[in-house]
Amino acid sequence: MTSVLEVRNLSIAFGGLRAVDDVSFAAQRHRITTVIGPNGAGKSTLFNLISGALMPQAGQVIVDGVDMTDAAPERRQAAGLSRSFQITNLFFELTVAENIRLAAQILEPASRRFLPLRASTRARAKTDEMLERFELTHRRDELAGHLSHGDQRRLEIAVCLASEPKLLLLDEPTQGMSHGDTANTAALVRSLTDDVTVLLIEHDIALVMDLSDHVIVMHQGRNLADGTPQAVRANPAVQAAYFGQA
Ligand SMILES: Nc1ncnc2c1ncn2[C@@H]1O[C@H](COP(=O)(O)OP(=O)(O)OP(=O)(O)O)[C@@H](O)[C@H]1O
Repeated sequence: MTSVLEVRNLSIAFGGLRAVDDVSFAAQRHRITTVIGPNGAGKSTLFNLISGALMPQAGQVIVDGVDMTDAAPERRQAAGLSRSFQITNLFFELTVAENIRLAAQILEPASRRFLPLRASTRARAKTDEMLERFELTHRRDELAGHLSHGDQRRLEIAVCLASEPKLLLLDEPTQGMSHGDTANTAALVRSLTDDVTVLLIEHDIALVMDLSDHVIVMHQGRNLADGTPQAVRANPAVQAAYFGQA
């Protein structure tokens, strides 16, 4: 099994607070790796370090074998990394299809990227594929801002996938969703591993246990435990630090 992401001894402190403290792990290709931990454990900061929104004070971020530690977010994207945010990150005043097509435009050869829409054949085909796969075809001409919360979160994942990334970082994709929407999103995330490697932050423990191949437990900036859902759940240190509070 090969890893698409390798994080080695990653650290960042804000003042005296070690938000991410010597964290190492690998995300295996076509698997779902989930980062869990109490509020303030350092999960979002870890995602910021991986996506390039923050630069680490120590350690390395390797994407598909290439050291991306010093790379800007755009270079990481070009290397196949895509990220969704805890707070919905769509163009609300554009339609559902337009949101996807903007992301898919990167699939066009550079010489065609700024040609009129009708010439963007790959981007248009990818948009139709994503709309169908995410069951949004009937909403394609609606403004993204008019969708339900659940549909917006789904559209956000479709936007992330439209650029055909290797590694998808999803920050709480089910946050604020109804029970039904959560179950649908879980099924969707599971289906994504045919195409991509998924790194997830998720608070819903039942979902984490059901969905993940590999779980990383963060606590006070450190990697407290790392393993299969079953192994992590049985770990006494994890039970004391995390499940005891759940
Ligand atoms: N830019 C920043 N400046 C100062 N402190 C920060 C900054 N970003 C995060 N922190 C602090 O770092 C710690 C880790 O925060 P982080 O948001 O990564 O935790 P988290 O595990 O994602 O929490 P949550 O589950 O609540 O989203 C927290 O104590 C937070 O207050």
